[in-house]
Amino acid sequence: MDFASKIRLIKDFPRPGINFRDITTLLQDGPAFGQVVNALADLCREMKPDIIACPEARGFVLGAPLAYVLGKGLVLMRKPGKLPGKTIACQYQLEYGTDALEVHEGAIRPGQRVLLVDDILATGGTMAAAAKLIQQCGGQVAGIAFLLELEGLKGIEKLGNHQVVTLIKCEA
Ligand SMILES: O=P(O)(O)OC[C@H]1O[C@H](OP(=O)(O)OP(=O)(O)O)[C@H](O)[C@@H]1O
Ligand SMILES: Nc1ncnc2[nH]cnc12
Repeated sequence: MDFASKIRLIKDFPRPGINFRDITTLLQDGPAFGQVVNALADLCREMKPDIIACPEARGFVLGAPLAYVLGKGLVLMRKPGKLPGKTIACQYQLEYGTDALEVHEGAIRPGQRVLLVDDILATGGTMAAAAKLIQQCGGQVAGIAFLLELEGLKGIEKLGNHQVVTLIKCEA
């Protein structure tokens, strides 16, 4: 299936000059959504993760079904102030602003192999922060999975030596 054609391009959102890749059009297509999750699971199985972690909000949409298919638990990496327990946080830059991610203390056990999942790799700020946060928690990044990489933004360069798998690649 041509997954790329299912993702809508909206120019100048949320700011002039940004080519926004809207995954809602893919998610609305049941067979495409299912095939994307299964294809990511096939790419990630050999990473042998103990647990899946994903950043709010679009990361949850792929992280949850991927964790289900792989039979693993899920750790939510949330935007500030959303998690009720004691948290550990990491700040980062976005293509269009700054933000932070938090996880519950104790959500990742020392030495656990963590598979990180998100919808889009743009500048890499979100995922670099997520990987750092997992390591701060004592976890080991088993690998990183994306639905889409915007290659022109060179986000991959922020992800160091981590193993990265991506289903679709396109220019920024
Ligand atoms: O590689 P980067 O430049 O960091 O950009 C990628 C991130 O941007 C988007 O999330 P966003 O922060 O817009 O939040 P959302 O998931 O709540 O829409 C996307 O879901 C990724 O998490
Ligand atoms: N160009 C883009 N389209 C969709 N989500 C994004 N997150 C960061 N950059 C993005």
